[in-house]
Amino acid sequence: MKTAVIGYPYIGQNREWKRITEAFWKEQLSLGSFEQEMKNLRIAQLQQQQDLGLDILTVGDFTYYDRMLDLAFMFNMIPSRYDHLSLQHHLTAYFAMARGAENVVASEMTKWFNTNYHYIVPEYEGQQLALQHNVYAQYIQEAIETFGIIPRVTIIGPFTFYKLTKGIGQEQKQHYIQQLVMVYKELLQSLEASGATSIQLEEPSLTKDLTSEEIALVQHFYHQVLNGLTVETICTTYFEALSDYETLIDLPVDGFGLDFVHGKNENLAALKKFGFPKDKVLYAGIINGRDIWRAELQKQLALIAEIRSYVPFSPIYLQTSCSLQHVPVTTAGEDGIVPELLNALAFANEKITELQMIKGKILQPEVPHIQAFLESEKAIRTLALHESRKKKAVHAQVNELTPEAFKRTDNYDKRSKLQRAFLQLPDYPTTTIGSFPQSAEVKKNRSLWRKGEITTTEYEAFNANETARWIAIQEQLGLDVFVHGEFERTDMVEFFGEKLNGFAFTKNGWVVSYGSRCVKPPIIYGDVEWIEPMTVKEVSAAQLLTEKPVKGMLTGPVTILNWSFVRNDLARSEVAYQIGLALREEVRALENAGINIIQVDEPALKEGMPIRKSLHKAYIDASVAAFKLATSGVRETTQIHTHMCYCEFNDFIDVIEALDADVISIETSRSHGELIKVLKETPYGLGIGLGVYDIHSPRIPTVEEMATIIENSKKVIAKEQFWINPDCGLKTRTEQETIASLKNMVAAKERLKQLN
Ligand code: MET
Ligand SMILES: [Zn+2]
Repeated sequence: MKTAVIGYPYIGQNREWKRITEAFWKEQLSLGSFEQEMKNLRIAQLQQQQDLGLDILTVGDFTYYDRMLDLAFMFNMIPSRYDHLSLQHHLTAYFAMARGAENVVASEMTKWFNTNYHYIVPEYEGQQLALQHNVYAQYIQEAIETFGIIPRVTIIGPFTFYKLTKGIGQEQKQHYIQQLVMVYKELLQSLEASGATSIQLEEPSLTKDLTSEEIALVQHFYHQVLNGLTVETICTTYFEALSDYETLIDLPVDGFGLDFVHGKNENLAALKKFGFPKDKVLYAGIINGRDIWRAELQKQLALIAEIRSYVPFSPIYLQTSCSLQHVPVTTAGEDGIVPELLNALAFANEKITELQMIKGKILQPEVPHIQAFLESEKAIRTLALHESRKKKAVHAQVNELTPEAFKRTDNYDKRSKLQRAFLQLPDYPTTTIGSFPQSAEVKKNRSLWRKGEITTTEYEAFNANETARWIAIQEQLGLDVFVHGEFERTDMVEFFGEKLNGFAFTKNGWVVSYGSRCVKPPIIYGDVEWIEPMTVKEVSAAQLLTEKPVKGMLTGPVTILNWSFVRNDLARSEVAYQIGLALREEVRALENAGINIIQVDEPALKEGMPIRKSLHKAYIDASVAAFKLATSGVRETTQIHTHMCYCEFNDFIDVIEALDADVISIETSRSHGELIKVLKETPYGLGIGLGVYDIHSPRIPTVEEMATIIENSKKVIAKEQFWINPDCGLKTRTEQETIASLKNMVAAKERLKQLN
């Protein structure tokens, strides 16, 4: 029995990776020093894993930006818009693909399955693929030199790479597949030549619902690519159970990795029914790579015993359910957290220790490791019994929910008429999404306050002044519904988490979100409870300054849930209800303070969608219910808005409709044509605000382009439903860009009015 991780967090405990990368980008670090420091980091990370006792060391989990990009780049799958960079150092083109460069836009980035990590989407333009700049050979060499052992190499497998590539035309498909077979083969052969003895091919796409054509393609890839290799190969799946187990388990590999955390029941059922090939090693993912909680070791031992009973003949190795890049490095040093919680946490290093403990216990049951096992159990029990989880009132409220709590008293048709009369909104109202620029001054004010250099009164006075300034700007621009600007917030979830019961925050619990951007998700460990108004002061102060309605601005329950680490002793839906109930209090407080439009943002609703279609309904039902719980306790004249960014509308319109929000604002500036098509086929029944320009770019959109978008959209959206707004919050833009863009937006609307 051996232990392994699928991958280890490369960013480092103190985000060293980020510091090195950004210094290099800013040209504060020479290429030589950059490469040397990155090498030191790689070796330190392997050393750490070895010190923790891990049997198998894995390389290839490290990257300079993103592992999908690494492969695309190594396969020379470089879009032609970067051609002019080909004479420069190869890293210049690599980072241009990642981040864009002067006059060339970056590659598209999108969510890695149902995680918060974003990968770079490979683009196929019919390029001739060929292996270049193979980084893995160096990684293998380094490990051999430093540790005297040959590491396992992990790379993303051909089927997943293929599935995530964009731009493959029907006529190019066969050619692309052929080329991928060729470069993968070349890569694996070169790894073999560099001394590799074991290669893991990560295939999360094999956990999706697969068609028979796709299954045939998987088989084609594996038979072709692995043909003639002698190196050991492992096909590792994660995030869900392997689809079509009966067929795919026979792929010509030497080992198979299955997720016994997220796909546990289905994988177990498949093992039981079909057995496991005698000639393969089973890599059992038994330690959760996505959460931050200590594992219940006895339960995991029982799980392994069950797996063993279905797999009597093959070796079983233990590993994490997926890469540990989704969790922070270590709980060491987190002294700001209540001890009952801290003791129950396991980040990457602690998870590796758990693997070792489990293996130790299996190999030597008579040396029972009593102490460590007992300590672990005690820590879990102590948190389970902690007062933060025993808020009777919260549990009673959730248990006693009746269907009425989830719906508004009138339907949309009726209440929208009441709202129109009450709010006296014009046709095609204009608004923004919530935040205004977080200028250097806004940030400085916050940092002075955090350092204790200014008082809370001074801090708040500055923000209030900023709000007042922006209220005046909004008046001048002639917008119809105002916002206060969110100057008191840096993060949409942290802001609320800090004011609600049940949340904890780490000092160093960073995980990579994309490129060098890391996030520090809050931990929801106790019952979530509203304590006092969180947003009323700022929003009602803004409302006092204007006759126009000011929107209250909240982050929705599903987004708070999806952007946090969540306790595992309650169903997620129950935690979502707790958050929904807490927000319901806040909505009520805003309403009582005279705020008549309240926006509850749900940008993360779509990304939490489970991988398997069979699980979609339960997720959607619970998400919609939590949102409605938060928003349906209002008077009929109070207008509820919601907001989502980059949501592919196509297969999601029903879900959005089910939220029953009076108005949704949604990104359309980049996928505009598509939205029109969808709305033509499936008309949308409620209010909808079109994102008429892309806030992610510093470019000022012209009146003409926005007028065109509005004109086209008018064909599929009734004027009573039609709102006009940018596609997301404006916090990353400058004041000048913001004012110029909004001025044009209002002008585009005026033009439209004249035409009618
Ligand atoms: N209200 C938020 C803002 O304007 C919504 C952001 S969605 C990622 O910044
Ligand atoms: Zn947004």
